[in-house]
Amino acid sequence: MAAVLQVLPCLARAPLRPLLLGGAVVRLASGMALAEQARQLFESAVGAVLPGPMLHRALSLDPGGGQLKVRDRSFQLRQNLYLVGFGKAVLGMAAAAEELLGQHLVQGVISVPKGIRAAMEHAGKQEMLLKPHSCVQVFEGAEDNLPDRDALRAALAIRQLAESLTADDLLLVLISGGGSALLPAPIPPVTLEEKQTLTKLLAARGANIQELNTIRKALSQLKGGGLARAAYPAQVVSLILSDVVGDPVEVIASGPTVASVHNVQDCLHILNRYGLRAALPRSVKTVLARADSDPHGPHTCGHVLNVIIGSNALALAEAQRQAEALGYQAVVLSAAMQGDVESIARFYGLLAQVAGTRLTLAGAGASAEEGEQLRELAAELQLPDLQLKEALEAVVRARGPVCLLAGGEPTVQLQGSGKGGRNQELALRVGVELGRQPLGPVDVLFLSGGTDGQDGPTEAAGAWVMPELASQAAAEGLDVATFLSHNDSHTFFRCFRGGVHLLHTGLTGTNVMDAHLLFLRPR
Ligand SMILES: Nc1ncnc2c1ncn2[C@@H]1O[C@H](COP(=O)(O)OP(=O)(O)OP(=O)(O)O)[C@@H](O)[C@H]1O
Ligand SMILES: O=C(O)[C@H](O)CO
Repeated sequence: MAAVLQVLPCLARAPLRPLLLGGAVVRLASGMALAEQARQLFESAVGAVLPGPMLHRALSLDPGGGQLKVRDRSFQLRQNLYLVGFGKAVLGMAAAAEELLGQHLVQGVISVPKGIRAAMEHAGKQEMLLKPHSCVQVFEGAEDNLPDRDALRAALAIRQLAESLTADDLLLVLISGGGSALLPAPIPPVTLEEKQTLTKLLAARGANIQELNTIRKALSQLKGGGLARAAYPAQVVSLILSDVVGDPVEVIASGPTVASVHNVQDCLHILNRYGLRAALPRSVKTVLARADSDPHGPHTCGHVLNVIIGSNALALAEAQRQAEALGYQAVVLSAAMQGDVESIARFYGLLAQVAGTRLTLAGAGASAEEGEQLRELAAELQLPDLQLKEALEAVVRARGPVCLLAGGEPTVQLQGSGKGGRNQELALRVGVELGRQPLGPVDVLFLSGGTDGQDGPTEAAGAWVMPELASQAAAEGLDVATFLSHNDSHTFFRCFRGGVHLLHTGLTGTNVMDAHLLFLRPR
């Protein structure tokens, strides 16, 4: 989610209609274009990880209201329930928690992005807002996803609340992506500015989120289990919306309720790797030198229950169910798509070739060669959970429309000064790949969207493409390669066919990275 919070009207939800209208004959439901189905499946993925549905799945009150159930654990409620939260999706999560548990909540503090309340109000998303006289105090901060004074004030209020709790209390912690920047509490003598500079430098030099958050944890009072320690001896239940591939609780928002397993050596390795060790401020050196002899010792978190309540995999599973209801053979390929956007685009291009050929049983020879290239590229991308073989077997069985789903977060190495986001850039690149060779008698569509509804600093969530993209663009006088060389995918999609290929959802109030949908429909 970029800094500018803008909300566009949500797509009207048309009812999902099945493609299979009896027997083995597959045909399109009347008037429902492939693109519209793609949008609807994307929305169903997002719908599964919206705050309301997630909180309802994770929490329940017993009929008497005296016990809170979280998974298979029960907690006694007796005016002892407190709430804290930090992250881009936490306003809606807190609103859903208040709706469910309102009469039991004693006090709360949350740290959310600047402008989010106004944006949600403007969009008429009442369900994402706390009640007028809520006992949950809201701090807005971390402009541009960087820790700032406002976020620091929020972090201190959260720490104060946690430290005031007793063994009779229960602290509900709501966590989502962006939580690291919204919960800065540097260990003195490290200053907020020093932490901000170091974080920016690491990110700019290509540190991944695991590396970045290892450093953040080492320099923070609340990350890496610090919040759990502040709340001890209260019981702590953390409800976590994952924006990191693989859902590692110790990485998401820098794991404030998860004991950190990293030591100073890990930090020094990372700082060395990015050429930052020599130029470290004295304060950072002091804190790192002290860390291994921390009198508190490693944090233990036996009083904490950490629960992932929303993830990319959950969102994809819902879209898969909906695709099946529409008559598609649907397979989730991976919820861990990571790597350079160009390689991932080539992967989807090849996948469409191979799957298209198998689906229409045309040109088995060509398919073998491309199949080999596809496997090689998949191996290069090192996607841990990739279900490529299963997907291709399903395609052969399908003899009808196929939907391949994936999610994750590709990387864009910015070279130009254009306007775009990783989803629009991926879609544009896939459009080019799809047009490289004729795909046979099959309609193909690819959609990529950010589940938060905002792709980079643009007002779109993503875009969808078909194999005709490059030739149609050329006919309109648009040279795709030029737009790509400037990372100007958003400008391209705004011009191309009057902007109809852009995916607009408005801010969704959730964030489980991106969703990629590839549709193949034999003609
Ligand atoms: N012109 C551009 N073209 C392509 N990608 C871009 C462009 N400008 C920014 N990006 C990418 O957009 C991303 C930042 O956007 P965004 O805020 O949506 O992502 P994020 O920081 O990962 O947050 P979130 O997890 O909320 O999506 C970065 O990955 C950046 O590389
Ligand atoms: O806040 C953070 O650390 C990132 O969004 C990953 O969760």
